[in-house]
Amino acid sequence: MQGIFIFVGKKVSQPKTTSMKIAVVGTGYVGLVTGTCLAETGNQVICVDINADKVKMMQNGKLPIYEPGLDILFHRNIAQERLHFTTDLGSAIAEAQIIFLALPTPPGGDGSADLSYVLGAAKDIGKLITDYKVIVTKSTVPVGTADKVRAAMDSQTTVEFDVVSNPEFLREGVAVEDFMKPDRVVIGTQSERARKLMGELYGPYVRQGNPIIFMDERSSELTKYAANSFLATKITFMNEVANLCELVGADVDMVRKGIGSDDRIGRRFLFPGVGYGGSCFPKDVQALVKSADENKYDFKILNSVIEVNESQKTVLSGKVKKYFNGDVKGKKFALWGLAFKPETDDIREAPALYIIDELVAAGATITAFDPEGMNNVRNLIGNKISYAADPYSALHDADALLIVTEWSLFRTPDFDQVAKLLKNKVIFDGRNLYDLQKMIDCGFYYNSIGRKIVS
Ligand SMILES: NC(=O)c1ccc[n+]([C@@H]2O[C@H](COP(=O)([O-])OP(=O)(O)OC[C@H]3O[C@@H](n4cnc5c(N)ncnc54)[C@H](O)[C@@H]3O)[C@@H](O)[C@H]2O)c1
Ligand SMILES: O=c1ccn([C@@H]2O[C@H](COP(=O)(O)OP(=O)(O)O[C@H]3O[C@H](CO)[C@@H](O)[C@H](O)[C@H]3O)[C@@H](O)[C@H]2O)c(=O)[nH]1
Repeated sequence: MQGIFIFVGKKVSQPKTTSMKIAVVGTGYVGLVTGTCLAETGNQVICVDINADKVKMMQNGKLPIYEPGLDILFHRNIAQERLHFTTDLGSAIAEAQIIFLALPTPPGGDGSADLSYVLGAAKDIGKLITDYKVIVTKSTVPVGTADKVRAAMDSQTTVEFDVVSNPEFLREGVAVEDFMKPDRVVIGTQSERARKLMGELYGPYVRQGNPIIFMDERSSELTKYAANSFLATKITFMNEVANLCELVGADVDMVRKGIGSDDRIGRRFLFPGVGYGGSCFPKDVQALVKSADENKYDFKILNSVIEVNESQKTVLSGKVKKYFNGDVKGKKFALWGLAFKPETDDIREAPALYIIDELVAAGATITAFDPEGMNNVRNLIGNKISYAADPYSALHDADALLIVTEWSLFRTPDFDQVAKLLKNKVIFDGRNLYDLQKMIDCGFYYNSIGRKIVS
């Protein structure tokens, strides 16, 4: 049984009996959270990345990403000498019993998952191993990838190894909590030896009765895509309900509460908005459709989800253009929220980027504020927009305020201040943050998603 050693404060001597030696290849959002959280329960973890600047940063005790709660665990496990970073794959895996692949699987040109990072690393690892290892794909990979990883390694080595599928379900913004207390751990393997090691490793994370679900590799690989696609479908369904609400005079917040209270539907992931974004849903829905295509199956519902989500990304900019009679040339907009969701600096497939593109192309100027996402946006699009130091500075003389990400600090602004700073008391809210009556009382024109327009 794996020991749980959670240390706060100074270095203490550790029992050496049960901790495992782990290597994590790829230290992005998933790899770094995985490595840090595995160290937190007493394992010895080495994280390896090809990005030398990133590795240097982490060796110097700096986090390359913003993820709430990660810093405390990161610093504690470095201080306790359980968490290490390197660019050298060979030394990272030399003593590891389990090697996690947390590498990118971006969409290839045709939408299918690009497996070159995963299979390239598998080959490299195959060349380097000298004793039994468990290779775990943490990356989101299509059905059949475990076989491909096995073949890539087999082509390089005669040493014994097992390949396990162990998809990750963490959400950015709450990644540490999701890893430490997962709803479930899915492990795809048919090897008894690997199953035992993986069960021991995850023991400390499922002490509250949350299950480890063992299955074959293919079912495990598909579970990940099915989960993300189902959630993307749920959101998309609500976006369509919201669009219909606007046409028939219903209020989507009421409808959401009305249906969410049915346990069979559930309250979560029913919030309409500006379309789902992020590094996972868009690429994973697309990859599942592609996998289905390759197997001559037309996954109709997911094709519709993709289509609806594309148009949902233009809903807010469409409302803005309509309000200004189709002409936003020379208009100045304040934009609150750039990250694809709150509590992250991740801007991959962020709806804000689409809204910026649409409005800037139509001749508008934008001043944005986001608590964590501005550096990444600045690196991506530079001075295409201006950046404000705080939410209120973005408002100066703007023709309207657009809200795109539901950061907590946008939820209860000083509306007197907002009204004073804006040129027009006009708000377009892509996240339904405010009470309609409050907006009427404050004298705003307020246009949100799936609700009455008030003014
Ligand atoms: N981000 C999430 O919330 C999330 C959640 C669950 C699953 N996933 C999946 O996990 C995988 C990783 O996603 P991510 O968001 O962490 O990606 P990321 O882009 O944040 O990180 C990937 C890291 O891998 C490194 N890398 C690339 N090639 C390498 C190599 N050959 N050797 C060592 N390091 C290498 C990169 O430098 C980078 O640091 C993807 O398959 C993704 O779909 C992501
Ligand atoms: O009711 C909702 C919930 C979410 N979203 C949007 O959906 C996207 C994804 O949100 P979320 O799922 O919270 O964030 P991710 O960090 O992308 O996490 C998803 O993708 C990860 C990567 O695969 C999985 O591990 C997680 O389980 C899965 O929730 C974001 O654009 C959200 O704004 C909505 O529009 N309405």
